[in-house]
Amino acid sequence: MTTAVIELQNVSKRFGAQQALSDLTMQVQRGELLALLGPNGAGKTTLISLMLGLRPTDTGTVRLLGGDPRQPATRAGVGAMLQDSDVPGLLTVRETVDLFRAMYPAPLPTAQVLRLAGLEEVAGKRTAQLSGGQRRRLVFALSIVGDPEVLFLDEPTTAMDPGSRVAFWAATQDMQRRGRTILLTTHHLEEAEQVADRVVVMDRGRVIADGSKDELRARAGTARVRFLSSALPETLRELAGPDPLSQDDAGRYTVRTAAPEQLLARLFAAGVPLGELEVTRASLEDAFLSLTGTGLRA
Ligand SMILES: Nc1ncnc2c1ncn2[C@@H]1O[C@H](COP(=O)(O)OP(=O)(O)OP(=O)(O)O)[C@@H](O)[C@H]1O
Repeated sequence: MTTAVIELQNVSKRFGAQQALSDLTMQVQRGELLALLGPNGAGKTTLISLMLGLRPTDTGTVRLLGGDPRQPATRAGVGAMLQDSDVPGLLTVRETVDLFRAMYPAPLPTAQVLRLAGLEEVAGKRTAQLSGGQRRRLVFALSIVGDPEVLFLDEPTTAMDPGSRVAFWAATQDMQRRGRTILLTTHHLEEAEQVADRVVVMDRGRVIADGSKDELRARAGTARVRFLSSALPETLRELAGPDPLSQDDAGRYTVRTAAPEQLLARLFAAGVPLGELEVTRASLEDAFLSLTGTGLRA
């Protein structure tokens, strides 16, 4: 049986004239790793702040671990790595971790936290001397130190180099394997694609898609066929049938299609000259673009 660890019922939030969230209802089940995606201003950070009880809702209810997110008893089971989280500079990494451990009833061992966050080599350094990426890893360490039931990660890998990202996602998946629930936002769709079980796409304060990665990809067509061709655009359009055909500035054609084999068979049968042929599975980015009509990094 699944259990909801986060439940939102008809939640709305407005900042002045700006409707940040509109009548949002959703649940997150225990053990899920859910990626929350959406263009800038979609309402992701506002949603997380309501889930954490950092702001009140205007209307609607939020329940976290079955309770009120503002209650201390609920907060003990929650870890969060927010966009603007930072640490004081005077203590060493290890001292900072130990300080935070003291606040939780059943913290993870210091050595495990340092290892999971990839901070063993800098454990003796003052935090003011850390690089931007190392500081982000320390913020992650502090978010998991209490061994939380639910972990919120708001754009966690910002400022991390590629090696740190890989290690970071391995640590996150380690948490999930131990039954923890993780909700993350990221602007790196390929990361969401690698780690998330479920993807929720938001736009203008609403949920516009919610499902597994495969379900979302299916909404973008299942494949992208790219090629160069000297054939007339009209001929290509006819052969593509109902599937959308576009051409980029370099003259390369792209067809998004659920049936790439049939498309290629038609192109070959028609004797159309093809160059630099490439067939790729639709990505989460394709799904995102077709859902929101905008790029995440726009
Ligand atoms: N404290 C605030 N005061 C006024 N408006 C706000 C405040 N916080 C958020 N907003 C507005 O609410 C909307 C949602 O913002 P939010 O930060 O939740 O989006 P987001 O999806 O997290 O965006 P990003 O990807 O840029 O982090 C935006 O229009 C934003 O301008």
